[in-house]
Amino acid sequence: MYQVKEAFYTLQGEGAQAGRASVFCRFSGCNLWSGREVDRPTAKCTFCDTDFIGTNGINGGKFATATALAEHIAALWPSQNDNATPYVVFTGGEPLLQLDAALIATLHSHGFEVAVETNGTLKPPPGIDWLCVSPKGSNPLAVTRGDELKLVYPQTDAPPEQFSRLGFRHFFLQPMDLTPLDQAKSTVAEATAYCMANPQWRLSLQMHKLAGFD
Ligand SMILES: C[S@@+](CC[C@H](N)C(=O)[O-])C[C@H]1O[C@@H](n2cnc3c(N)ncnc32)[C@H](O)[C@@H]1O
Ligand SMILES: Nc1nc2[nH]cc(C(=O)O)c2c(=O)[nH]1
Ligand code: SF4
Ligand SMILES: [Mg+2]
Repeated sequence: MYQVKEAFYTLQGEGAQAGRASVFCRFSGCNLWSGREVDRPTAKCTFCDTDFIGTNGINGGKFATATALAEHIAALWPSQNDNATPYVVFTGGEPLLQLDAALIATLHSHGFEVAVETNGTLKPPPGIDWLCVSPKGSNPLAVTRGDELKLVYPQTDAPPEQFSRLGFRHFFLQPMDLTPLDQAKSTVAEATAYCMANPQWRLSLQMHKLAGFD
């Protein structure tokens, strides 16, 4: 049984695939936070910008089989009138609590490329085409290689230097959006300064928030 908070068609807003048409499938639940505001201060991840509780979002629900969820996702891709490869991004919450090899294989059989946004604390199933790891504080990484490492910045207990030698093809700093924390501070300026001083790192702005497309 897969529990999905919401699923929608949009553009990837972050990282090296920013601007690419994508079906987002947001799984319910996370291993680093309950998702309840009362638990935020004591959570293992305290700055989350996402509601991932329950299955009540747009196109959310419970899916008994990989086939049922894959068909639900495939129906959100626009009817094929160009040469683009269909693309699904599994996120959450923490998608590696639920994503398995069977669901990935079924999406491949529907012609999809499969991307994942993970906090990196859980081992991924085989078959993922694009793996984005976003470390959270001092929570130990179970994944030290992949396509992109996208670090929310700044985090006092997760400085970029700690990750710069890992086996990723792309390294991004994403300014921490402080809206969920009711704070105002220019994390964009801080991330920009770090990328200029350390050119291995590129800036990832959350395009969907700037452009307002989800
Ligand atoms: C909501 S998380 C879900 C996937 C997974 N649990 C993770 O943390 O990577 C999706 C992406 O949003 C990023 N993110 C979460 N809260 C953020 C914030 N306040 N500012 C900027 N990025 C944030 C995460 O680091 C991750 O790259
Ligand atoms: N457009 C858009 N791009 C995204 N990239 C990563 C997101 C996420 O929440 O995982 C996200 C999201 O929520 N929306
Ligand atoms: S690990 Fe990801 S989903 Fe979980 S609380 Fe942190 S940012 Fe949110
Ligand atoms: Mg998001």
